[in-house]
Amino acid sequence: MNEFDAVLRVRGLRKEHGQGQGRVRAVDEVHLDVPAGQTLAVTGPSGCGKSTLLHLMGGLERPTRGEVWLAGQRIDGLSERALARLRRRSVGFVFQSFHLVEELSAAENVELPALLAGRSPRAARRRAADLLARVGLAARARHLPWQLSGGQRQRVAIARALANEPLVLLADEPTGNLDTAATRDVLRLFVGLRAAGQTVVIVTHDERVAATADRLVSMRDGMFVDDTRLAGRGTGRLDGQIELEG
Ligand SMILES: Nc1ncnc2c1ncn2[C@@H]1O[C@H](COP(=O)(O)OP(=O)(O)OP(=O)(O)O)[C@@H](O)[C@H]1O
Repeated sequence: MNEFDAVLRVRGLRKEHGQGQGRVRAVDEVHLDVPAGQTLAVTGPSGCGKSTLLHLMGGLERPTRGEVWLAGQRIDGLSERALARLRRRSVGFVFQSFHLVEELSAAENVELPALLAGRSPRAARRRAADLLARVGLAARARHLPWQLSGGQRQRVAIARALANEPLVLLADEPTGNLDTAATRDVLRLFVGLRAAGQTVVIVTHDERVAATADRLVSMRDGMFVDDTRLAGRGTGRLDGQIELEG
């Protein structure tokens, strides 16, 4: 396999935070290949380095050592400007706390990445309307984030993350702030994304989320301690309720 076979490839990745006595090795010699279309779940105890790994993979942080490749391009040495461009165009981020722009409607939040990537307002509007329909929120397009439930906000955030058809969707505890019903709605979307061939990496403590993945890696002290292929590929119940398709 060469670097073009994996959408995401990580080699000998290390990240140290802080200086001197306070120095912490958050990620320690991690190797990973995420093939196109795979949903990978990353679990492990608090502080084991999951979020740091996700940030390194999406170009939000730079490694202390090692390599990150995205679709055959080595990204860890890119300039700030090139990294920002790559994050805008090729990576979709979903965060536990949604990170929506509070002054903008659901539709405007979803339009934003396409506008920032230089697409026309008309194309951005069309794409946002399509994505909001696909996450089941067409009727909420004009609502502001505070007028939406947590689950609806996260579905807007997922639609926003998909706006530029990212090579990879990186989700950090996407259900961490959600109740059971909202978690189910968001999980349904991830199951649908997997069915649609989207490459996804999800950091999660939630077993229900991990069970929707193709593969589960567990981390401890910055390292992978377990790597499991999930034969079940999610539950039949969720598979029957796919909202996002092809
Ligand atoms: N910016 C930073 N400066 C200093 N230390 C940091 C920084 N970010 C993370 N760390 C430390 O690096 C280690 C890994 O943190 P990280 O947030 O990646 O873990 P995590 O597994 O995602 O944790 P959680 O599940 O609690 O979110 C922890 O010891 C954390 O305190």
